[in-house]
Amino acid sequence: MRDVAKKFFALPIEEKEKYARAVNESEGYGSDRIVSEKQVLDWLYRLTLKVFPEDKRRLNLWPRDPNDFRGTLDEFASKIKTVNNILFKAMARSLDLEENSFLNQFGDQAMMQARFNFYPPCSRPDLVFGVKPHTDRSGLTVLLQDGDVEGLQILVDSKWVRVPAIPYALVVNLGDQMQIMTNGIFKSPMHRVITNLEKMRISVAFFNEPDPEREIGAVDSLVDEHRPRLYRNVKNYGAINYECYQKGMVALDTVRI
Ligand SMILES: O=C(O)CCC(=O)C(=O)O
Ligand SMILES: [Fe+2]
Repeated sequence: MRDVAKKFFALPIEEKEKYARAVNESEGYGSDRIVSEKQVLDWLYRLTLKVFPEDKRRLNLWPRDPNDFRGTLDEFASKIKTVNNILFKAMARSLDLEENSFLNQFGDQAMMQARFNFYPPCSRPDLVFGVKPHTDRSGLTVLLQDGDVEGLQILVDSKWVRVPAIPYALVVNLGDQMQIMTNGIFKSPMHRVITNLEKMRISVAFFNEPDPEREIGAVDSLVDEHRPRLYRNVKNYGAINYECYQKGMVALDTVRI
């Protein structure tokens, strides 16, 4: 997977532009969609592709070059889906819930987006982030980091802690929608990516989200008089999270009761 990502980003600009993101869309190749005049751009290029539901794939945006890109993504994403389902069931059991409590909220039209991130070397790493501090919009993010260049940091007790690059490891990160569904028991951690003076970095993130048309909310048995409902039920939370991110707001605060 890393290999095809690297080959894609190494293509000439004209070739990558064939898959360019349209102005008001999030899928395709390019940099951030602009939603605010005050927006500070992240130091990266990304290719975003919807992988599931399968019938929503926009294959015209899936690179043909390298020629094993599509097959590799399809196979890797299917395996990630299997891992997700195991994790969702395990997380439900760990809270003494029926094992499909989260999966049912994701629905059979659950969405998975693959995001290929390419961070070029940056001459002023003190001035710009690869990705600004944020929490993920997803339920669960599975991240294949660069095999040797670090950059990801997580906020733990008000300190930024580096996430080591481990060649064959996947990083699993909970997103905001899981925090909503667990009524705040599982936390969606703040994280950021710093830039690097000399080295480029590549990562591939798989964002797993409930069907945006479905309303999600805290699992009933996680709400009681000791633990009142923290967040209102929401639909299409991904859009709320993106707008807030670009405006420097904390998305979960906007849906807090
Ligand atoms: O590149 C990384 O390691 C993480 C990227 C990330 O946090 C994101 O795309 O949401
Ligand atoms: Fe993230």
